[in-house]
Amino acid sequence: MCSVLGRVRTAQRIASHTLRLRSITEGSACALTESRRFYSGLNSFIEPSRDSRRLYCASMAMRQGLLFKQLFESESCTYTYLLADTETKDAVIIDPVLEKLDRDVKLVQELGLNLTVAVNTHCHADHITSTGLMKKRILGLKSAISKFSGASADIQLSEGDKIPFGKHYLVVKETPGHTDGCSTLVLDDELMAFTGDALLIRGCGRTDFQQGSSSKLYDSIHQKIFTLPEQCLIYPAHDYLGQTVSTVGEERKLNPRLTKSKEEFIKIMDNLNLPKPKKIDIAVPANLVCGLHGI
Ligand SMILES: N[C@@H](CCC(=O)N[C@@H](CSS)C(=O)NCC(=O)O)C(=O)O
Repeated sequence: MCSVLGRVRTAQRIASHTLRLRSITEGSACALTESRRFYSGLNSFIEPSRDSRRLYCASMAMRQGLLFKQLFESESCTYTYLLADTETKDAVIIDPVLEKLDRDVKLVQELGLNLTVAVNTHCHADHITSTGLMKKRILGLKSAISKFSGASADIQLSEGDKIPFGKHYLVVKETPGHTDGCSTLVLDDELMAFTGDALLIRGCGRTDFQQGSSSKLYDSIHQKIFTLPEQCLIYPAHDYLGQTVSTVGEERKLNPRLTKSKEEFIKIMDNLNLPKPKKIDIAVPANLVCGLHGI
């Protein structure tokens, strides 16, 4: 594996691993929460949550030096994730949405974070990414996306690449099927996975456009995501029902599409008959150039 920024602090990571493993596992009760309110995590909730389990999870992560925020954009039902090292303040953002650029930049500034990488899990078809404009607002920020996405970005990601932030890092797993350039980003200790549109909670990404292949998606999920530890938290790029988080164990047991044989899965995907995303004709060309096209 190679580090895309080349500055992972291995010794610190190993020292913190055991504690983090325990705390996030204990906190995995948060996987049961279901709420339309977005989760801002840690000690500040932009919309107050009554669910103390979620606060507990985030507090545990923070105690172990990981700041984690799950943010929501309600038009496209997209989750954006902000992760940071609480000591060094180095941070990464995953799948930021154009309409929420001000919110995300403000949050990064309020928290005093050094945001180094804005990564898209794939070339989205339903909304425009903010990475291009975010780079203009945050000095030194680099954009990243899979080299198979066909999109331009500062960092072209491949299987096994590491995206470091302080003593933490995300590992890139190529999970094609929804598109050819879909990545799942796995936290160094394999206790959080950001699955983009590959694996959704009790669902998965559609496979009927943008090089979609249900056969590839089935293999990606079974080989790259379902092989992660059972307690690994699953954070998707979208949810349309108000669900916020799941686990590998839950999805392996309960996902109505992925618990089927490959043949049955392909049939299900062939018969979804979903309407085309409303913004597909503007989103795809824009996202090929970090969202800057036509702005
Ligand atoms: N109605 C939305 C688009 C909804 C949609 O198609 N979602 C995609 C992910 S974004 S390309 C998907 O894969 N859905 C899978 C599913 O089973 O729902 C819009 O118009 O934007």
